[in-house]
Amino acid sequence: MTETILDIDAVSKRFVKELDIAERTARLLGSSVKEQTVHAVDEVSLSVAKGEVLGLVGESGCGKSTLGRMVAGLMRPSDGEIRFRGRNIGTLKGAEARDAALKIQMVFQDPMSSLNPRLRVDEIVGEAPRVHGIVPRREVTAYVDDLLERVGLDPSTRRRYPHQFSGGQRARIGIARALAVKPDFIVCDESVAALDVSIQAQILNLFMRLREQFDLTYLFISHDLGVVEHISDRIAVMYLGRLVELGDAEVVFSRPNHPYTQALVEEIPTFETKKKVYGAIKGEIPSPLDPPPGCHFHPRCPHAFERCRIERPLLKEVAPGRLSACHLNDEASRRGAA
Ligand SMILES: Nc1ncnc2c1ncn2[C@@H]1O[C@H](COP(=O)(O)OP(=O)(O)OP(=O)(O)O)[C@@H](O)[C@H]1O
Repeated sequence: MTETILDIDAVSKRFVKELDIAERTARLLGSSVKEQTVHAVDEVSLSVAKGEVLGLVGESGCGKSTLGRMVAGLMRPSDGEIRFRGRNIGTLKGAEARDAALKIQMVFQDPMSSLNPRLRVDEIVGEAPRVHGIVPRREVTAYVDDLLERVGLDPSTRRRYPHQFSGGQRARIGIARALAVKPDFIVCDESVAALDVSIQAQILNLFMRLREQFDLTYLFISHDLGVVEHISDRIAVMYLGRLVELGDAEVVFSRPNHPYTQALVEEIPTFETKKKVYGAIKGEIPSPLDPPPGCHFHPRCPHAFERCRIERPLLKEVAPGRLSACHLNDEASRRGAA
């Protein structure tokens, strides 16, 4: 039996869009200006098993980061709950809330902006374990050196500042900082997006090695399918705030069910045989302020029919462990049964 470590249960996040200058002026002049709401995440449910790598993909603005931030406790859901080891992280208090916050860490895209430029590496990595009493004070230096080594940095660099490192090395510092509080779960939000392809591969290998060494579970967020394809056990696909497909990575890539996933994983033929290149999907992403009714993907879907324009498709099991939110599956099973 695989143990579930994280449950995302019917989680939504809505943001009220800030008014632009014209709207603020109109309001000051007495006109009524309607507040607009962005449904950044719309009733998403999924579970993550201990030790797995769940890749979360989708085009820009589909709500990946918002979901990741809620999982890491940096933002509260508008509705629904997130349970870590069975406990709703939104209702924990005191030491329990602190422990959950430490056990779920986030590694961000841009290490330069997420690392304090005025702190030395030993301070960046050693601060949280010292403050939270994770290691005794006198052992912090040795603890930091060990972590630096584990992420592939020479401990002799401990007194340097972030700007004295390359992009790849800074990514390693960000990873060491996350590891320093002994997390069980790491949300990687576009953690390798800012790096060159060869460095990306090194950092992805490092993530996989660390998973073994520290018994970690990852939610790996990326808009780049090439990045998640090889490291993920399962893939979750989001479109305009909704989860549209979930399944084993290999199956999702080789036999995508949802027309959105099919468009997403379509490869562009290249002369370079080894490298896969994924293309952009045709048609514009609709505004999240005014998403299309029914299936959000219907205006871009080559198979859309009447029902898709009216009714939201629910995420249903289409094969064991395989979920998809597409009315075509109902049509297919209806035809199969007839
Ligand atoms: N603090 C906020 N206030 C208002 N709207 C927000 C806020 N944060 C995110 N959004 C909106 O919510 C939607 C989802 O954003 P999010 O950053 O989660 O998407 P994403 O899939 O991670 O995209 P990207 O890869 O471009 O960051 C977008 O329309 C975004 O503009």
